[in-house]
Amino acid sequence: MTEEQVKTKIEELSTVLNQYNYEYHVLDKPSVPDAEYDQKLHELIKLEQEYPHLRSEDSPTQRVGGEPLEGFQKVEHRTPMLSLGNAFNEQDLRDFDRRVREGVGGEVHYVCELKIDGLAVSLLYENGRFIRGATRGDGTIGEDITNNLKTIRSIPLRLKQDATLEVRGEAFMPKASFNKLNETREEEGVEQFANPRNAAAGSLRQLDPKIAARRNLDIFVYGAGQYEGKSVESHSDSLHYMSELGFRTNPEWKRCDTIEEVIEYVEGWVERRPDLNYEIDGIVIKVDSLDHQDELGTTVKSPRWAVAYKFPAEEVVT
Ligand SMILES: NC(=O)c1cnc(N)c2cc(Br)sc12
Repeated sequence: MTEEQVKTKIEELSTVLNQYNYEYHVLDKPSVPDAEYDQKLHELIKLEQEYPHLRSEDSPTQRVGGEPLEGFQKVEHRTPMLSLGNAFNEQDLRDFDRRVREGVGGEVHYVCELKIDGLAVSLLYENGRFIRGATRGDGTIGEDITNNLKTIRSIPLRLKQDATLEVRGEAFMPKASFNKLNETREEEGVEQFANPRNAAAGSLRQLDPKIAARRNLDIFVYGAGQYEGKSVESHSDSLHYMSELGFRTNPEWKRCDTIEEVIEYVEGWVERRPDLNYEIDGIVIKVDSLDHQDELGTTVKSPRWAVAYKFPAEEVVT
């Protein structure tokens, strides 16, 4: 093959492998047997070994790349990662709703989402390629954990469109992975993690990506800090758009026309919480219209257009 033909073959294999990865890890619906994925990945690894100058940073072969780091670089988020004000009961939710309707001078619609109990991260893409991932840190300055985030299979290395945007999400460890990890740690006489959030945070703060790669982490993407060239009117539109780009968004979100519907959604999930295979610590309620969000703005640390309803801490069954 000429070098041009090799380049084309590498592009074709990368595109197919990214699609297989998306079907398996984002849609949970693989269209080919694992052996087909492994065969194509092996073919790509061989080609990149033979033509190392044709291997790209975001190749599917680079999921678990990089040597252990000495430490994490600091990175500044393009837009601050805000924290959320809390609501603890129905009256708090009704107070939030009243403040919001007074603020916009009329009726509003909400979007309710499960509040994933993990580690908030920010993912930066340029022209559809995953460039950098960082922890929330203090909301303005986080730590560069790109190599560890690349090991999370549901994080696309290439988007389905050449979009330039920064998205936010919650990296987490599924309950089953957490239980299995702690069993192994107990057998090895190593201190166990207290909960899946600590396990996820501890895994993403490993300096060696090979350790993070073994921890079976996952992510739900829930917000876009900045996207260029796409007109999005509402938070629900942005969830659809992020899903179109190839991100894993949480399927349980719901658009609610009134605070009554929000309260009903919250009460429903208090019951259904144990059925999930990941931990949540509440429900996030956001005003859906982005114009309304802009009108309401933010306080120093949190948006006026969103609130986190916090579940009471689960009794620890010993
Ligand atoms: N869906 C969401 O907006 C969401 C889900 N899970 C979380 N832990 C958080 C945290 C912030 Br801040 S927003 C958010």
